Amino acid sequence: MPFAAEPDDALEEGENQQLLLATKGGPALEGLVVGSYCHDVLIRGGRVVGETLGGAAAFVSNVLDAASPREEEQEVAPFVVVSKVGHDFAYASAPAPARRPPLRCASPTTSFHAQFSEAAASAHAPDRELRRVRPCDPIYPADLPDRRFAYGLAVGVAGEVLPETLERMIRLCRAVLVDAQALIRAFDGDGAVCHVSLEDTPYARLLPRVAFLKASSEEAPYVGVETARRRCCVIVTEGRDGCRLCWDGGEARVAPFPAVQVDPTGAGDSFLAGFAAGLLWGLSATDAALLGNFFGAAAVSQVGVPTFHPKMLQAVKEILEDKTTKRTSPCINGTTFTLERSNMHDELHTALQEASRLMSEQQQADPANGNDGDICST
Ligand SMILES: Nc1ncnc2c1ncn2[C@@H]1O[C@H](COP(=O)(O)OP(=O)(O)O)[C@@H](O)[C@H]1O
Ligand SMILES: O=P([O-])([O-])O[C@@H]1[C@@H](O)[C@H](O)[C@@H](O)[C@H](O)[C@@H]1O
Repeated sequence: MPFAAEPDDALEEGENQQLLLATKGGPALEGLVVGSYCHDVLIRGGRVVGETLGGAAAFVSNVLDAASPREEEQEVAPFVVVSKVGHDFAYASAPAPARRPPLRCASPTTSFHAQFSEAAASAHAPDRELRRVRPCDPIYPADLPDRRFAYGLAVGVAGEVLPETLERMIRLCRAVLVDAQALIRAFDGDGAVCHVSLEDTPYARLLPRVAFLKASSEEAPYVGVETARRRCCVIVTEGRDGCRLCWDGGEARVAPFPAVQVDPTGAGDSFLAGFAAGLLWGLSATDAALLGNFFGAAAVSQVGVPTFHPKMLQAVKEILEDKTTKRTSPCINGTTFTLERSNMHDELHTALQEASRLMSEQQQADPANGNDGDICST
């Protein structure tokens, strides 16, 4: 069972039964995603080349809906999104916000300008410069539903997940996964995204109560991986090179999936959601990171929030149904997870590679999803 009650927040026996995580055939359990939808404007060579729905919550919802285990009769995956937008929000009818509508507030929707470089990006170098041109209101603890959740994802993009909001999530959720971009982003006078050291933020003291912290290789130096891995499991994503997991006493590298990158936006978000879905299926963290890499690769293959072909999703579901088994787990931060790769890790990678081939075929058959919209190359 991957998730168990936190020792400082123990539940009554009956409640514990209800909160046991669904692996195969178990009761579906609810997740809590906290972070705002936003407007993304993609710019290349001084020209606007795309305007899309953004915000980690949009990419995360898309992948959780596609890949979480759920009962046949459930139309959507069991999770709620707490997000804030203004009355100018342009994507209320897009699938993610339509399914899980954001809270409305008086300030405008968060908006980012992503400036893509003319030079080809290397695997680890930043391929875009982000500027927050408008911030929406923060998400306060009182905005969160007052009930227990099996898991939580803290996925702010513009500083909207306040330290007290993350603390409330930790109290409500049996395991919390955090994207470092929610914690260490700062914005200069012009709105340009820069980073502060995690250790210097009020979030640092919460790390021992977080299960997984995901950072991109650009963010990793600000997270301080060697310190953070003693408090929780840290996952560093490395673009087309895949990712590595570091925990107290071990580490693992997880191979990527091939992709033709047309827009890097949302790769990290989609990774984190794929990883969370993998844990929900009962995979070890290192095996779940394969599902993270799979959905990260899927995200870069399309502009904006990607559409997944039903055949590809069916193939992924069959693979997961075939490969997942319940196993006993070691304890991390009072929440139990298996971290190491299992002996079917390579088989799972090979099987998912087959599914990723289906994804490339889909793109070739539907050029609207493919290189026609490429904003990465001239
Ligand atoms: N060009 C690519 N080819 C294949 N997979 C990719 C590519 N870019 C990103 N990914 C996948 O998405 C994950 C997150 O991407 P990364 O660029 O590291 O994060 P971020 O979007 O936060 O900068 C990577 O770990 C990898 O699995
Ligand atoms: O690309 P990624 O790092 O996974 O996540 C992105 C954020 O960094 C960005 O601020 C936001 O505007 C995008 O919509 C997306 O959420």
